[in-house]
Amino acid sequence: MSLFNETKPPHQNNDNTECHDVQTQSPSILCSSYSITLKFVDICYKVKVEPTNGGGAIKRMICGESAKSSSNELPTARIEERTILNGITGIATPGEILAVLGPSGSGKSTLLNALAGRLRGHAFTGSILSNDKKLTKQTQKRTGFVTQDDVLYPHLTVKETLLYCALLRLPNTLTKSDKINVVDSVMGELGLRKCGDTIIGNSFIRGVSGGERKRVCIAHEMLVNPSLLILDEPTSGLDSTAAHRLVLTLQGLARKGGKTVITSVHQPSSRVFQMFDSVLVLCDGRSIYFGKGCDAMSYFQHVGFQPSFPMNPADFFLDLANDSLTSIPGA
Ligand SMILES: Nc1ncnc2c1ncn2[C@@H]1O[C@H](COP(=O)(O)OP(=O)(O)OP(=O)(O)O)[C@@H](O)[C@H]1O
Repeated sequence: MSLFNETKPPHQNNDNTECHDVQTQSPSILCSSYSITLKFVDICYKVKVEPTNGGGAIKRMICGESAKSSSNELPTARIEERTILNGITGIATPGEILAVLGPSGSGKSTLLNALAGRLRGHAFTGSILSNDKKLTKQTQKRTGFVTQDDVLYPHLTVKETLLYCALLRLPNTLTKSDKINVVDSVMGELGLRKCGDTIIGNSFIRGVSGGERKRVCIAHEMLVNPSLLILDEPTSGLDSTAAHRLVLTLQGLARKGGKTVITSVHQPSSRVFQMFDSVLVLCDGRSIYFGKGCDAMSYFQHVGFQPSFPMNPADFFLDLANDSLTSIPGA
C-alpha cells in the first residue's frame, strides 16, 4: 500500500538503495521518492516602511489623524522602501543540507519564506524553480516548513500532538491505524519514542526538553513526508550537543531520506558547521558567500580575509557579515 501516493515503494531512494530509520536502522517510510532541486535566482524583496520619529506613530494612535496633519512639530510621514533581500542566488539539492547563515536581521527568515513560496506580490522579484519549473501548489504541498516559534498545545503529550496532526493532515484514504503507524514511524525517525507520553509543556508547566520540542516541530512536518524541508533556526536555544544531535537527524533525513533540507542557523558550532553541504552567508540582505561549506574559509582567505588564530568558521563569517573585521587582529 502506498501511504503518500508515491510511485515507488516508500522505503526506496532514487538510486534504489534501501532507506532506513535514522535512529534504529529499520526500514523507513520517510524517504522521498520525489526529489526536489530548488534553484533560486536573483531573489529581491522590498518592504514599504513609514519612518517614525520620536514615537510619532504612537502619538498619532493616541491623538488620532489630527496629530498627523495639524501638528507642525511632527514631520510629514514619508513612505520609504527598504530592501530586505538583494539579489540572492543559490541552489539546494536532494540529499544535502543548505545552511543559511547571517547575523540577526540579515534576512534569513525572509529568504526561507520566499523559498517556501510564502512571499508574493510586486515587492518580491526573482525566480524560484523546483526541478527547473516554477513553484506550483504541488511543490508547496511537498514542502515542510518549521517556523522559529512553535504553536504546540502545552497539555498534549508528544504522541497526542502528532496523532492530532496526523488525523488532520493525512489524507482520508488512510485508515486510523495507518495514521497511527505513520506517527509511530516518525517518532522513531526523530528519536521521540522515549518521550512519547511526556506533555509538551510551556514556561509554567514542565514538559519535554528544548531539543525534544524542536524535534516535535520537525516531526509535525515530517508526517506528510515532504521532499523539501525548510527550517527556521531549529537549533536556537539548544546547547551545542543538542544542536549537533538535531543536525545529525536532519543529515539523516537528507542522506537516507533523499530530502532537500534548507535551514537557517544563527551561530553553529564548528562541529555542526562541518555537517552542512552548502552554505549561504547573508549580510544585510545580500549574499557574501554561496558554495560548499568546506570551501568557505579558503574563499575568504583568497579574497583577503583570514582570522589570525584558528576559529569556528561560522563565528568568522558572522564577524565578517557584522562588518567587525577591524576587531579581528590580522584579518
Ligand atoms: N514586513 C516587513 N516590514 C518591515 N521590515 C521587515 C519586514 N519583514 C522583515 N523586515 C526586516 O527585515 C530584516 C530581516 O528580517 P528577518 O526576519 O528575515 O531577519 P533574520 O536574519 O531572520 O533575523 P533573526 O536571526 O533575528 O531571526 C529585519 O531587519 C526585519 O526587521
